[in-house]
Amino acid sequence: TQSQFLEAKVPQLMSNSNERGNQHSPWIPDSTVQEVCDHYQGLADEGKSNFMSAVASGMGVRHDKILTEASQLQSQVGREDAAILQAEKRLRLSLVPGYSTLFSHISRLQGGVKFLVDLRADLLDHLLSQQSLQNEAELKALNDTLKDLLIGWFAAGMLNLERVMWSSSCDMLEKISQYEAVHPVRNWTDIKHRVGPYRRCFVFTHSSMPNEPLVILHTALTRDISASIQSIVRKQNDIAVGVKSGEENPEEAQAAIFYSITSTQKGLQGVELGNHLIKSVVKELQSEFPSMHLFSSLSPIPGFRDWLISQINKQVKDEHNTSLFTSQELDSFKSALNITSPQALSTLKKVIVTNEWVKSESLVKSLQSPLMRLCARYLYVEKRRKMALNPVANFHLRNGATMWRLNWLGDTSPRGLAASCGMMVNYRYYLENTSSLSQRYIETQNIKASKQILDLVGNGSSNADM
Ligand SMILES: CC(C)(COP(=O)(O)OP(=O)(O)O)[C@@H](O)C(=O)NCCC(N)=O
Repeated sequence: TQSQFLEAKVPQLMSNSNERGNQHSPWIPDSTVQEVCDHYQGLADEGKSNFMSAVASGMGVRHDKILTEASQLQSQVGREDAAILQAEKRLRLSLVPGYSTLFSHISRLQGGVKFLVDLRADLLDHLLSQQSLQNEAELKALNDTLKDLLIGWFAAGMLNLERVMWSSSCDMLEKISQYEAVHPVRNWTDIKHRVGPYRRCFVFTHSSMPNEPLVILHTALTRDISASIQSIVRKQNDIAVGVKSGEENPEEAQAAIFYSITSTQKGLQGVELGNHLIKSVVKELQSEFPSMHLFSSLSPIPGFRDWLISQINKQVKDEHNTSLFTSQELDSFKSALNITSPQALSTLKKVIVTNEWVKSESLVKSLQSPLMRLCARYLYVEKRRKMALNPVANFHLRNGATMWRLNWLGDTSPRGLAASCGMMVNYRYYLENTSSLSQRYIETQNIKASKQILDLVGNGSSNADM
């Protein structure tokens, strides 16, 4: 079994072996460490899960040893500093699990850090997949240790900021296209446009994973803050067409619009690479365009349409509940839908699910106000464990952005209609406020929103300054 393999290979790391003295980092030959990695990579999924459980349970901290060291420390109270510091050090060492030592050894192998990134991706899948894991607490402790090590190895200072251009390697351009998770790249023309004039594509790479874009940020340079993604990813940017290939007029680059960000390594979830990348790109653009002063995302709103449908389903049973739509709105739907029957809501649901509504001008008109109101509520009011329910909102708010403008028909592609009835939102980065807003959101879940958003939500209280 996996435990027997580990007992045989690295007994000095196993918590039940008396070989696990209190020497901090027992010496393990690289060849043995490599054997452990090769063994793991040769396993099928089931074997990998068993291996991770064996590591989590067999290489964890020794609880009895921790208690012993803790009582030892207790008995030093009142003694001189040296004795207390020594006892504290022994306690600290007893809190280091064997697998932490194993991971440090693996990280020093060629390709070792990449191995650990992939191992964590497997571990996260394992934690997500099976509900009742008998040693779930130990697996979570293993994940925490691995995540903390990765956060150290992928700290902002260890990352390389690279700009991807048409002249970059085909390999990198191909990876950028394949990893794109927000607005799919259809062909080489698409990707050429996204790295062409008035566009910036930046990635972070890391020496342990050469030529691998860890996180990708696509930015459009525009005169003011964009409300529509079609103007960015579809038709040629009219300014770009006007200039000779490759030239840009800095006067036209007053705003940086982040319209797609993708983290490519599942094993680096929680390392917040996207947040670091946005900050680095802002600095990079400010030095390239000193007059640039507008920084904002143009973000999708995944999940809004599904949420709206679920709200309608709840209401269909109770026709007179006007918490969702006012009676005037329902009347205008009926005339736009050309129906008189009371099933306005179920008919409305159908045209929303099929995206049919966007073809009817009168429906588009009658839906704009209620859908914008409900979408603002979805973004600003709906929570999951106290944080914003929408993951993209949560990401930008954690970075310290302001929920700034909801855009009607910001993305009229099938994807945009299916995700959020075509709406998009700008999360605006007021550079002087981001760190304080980030801290406030993380500590108090307070969302900084503009007057437009607050008026749509109907709070009335509005930050008139924005
Ligand atoms: C939004 C992203 C980039 C945030 O990543 P990151 O900043 O590294 O945060 P985290 O994954 O460390 O919590 C990431 O969650 C992602 O790639 N999401 C899927 C694509 C998207 N933009 O929604």
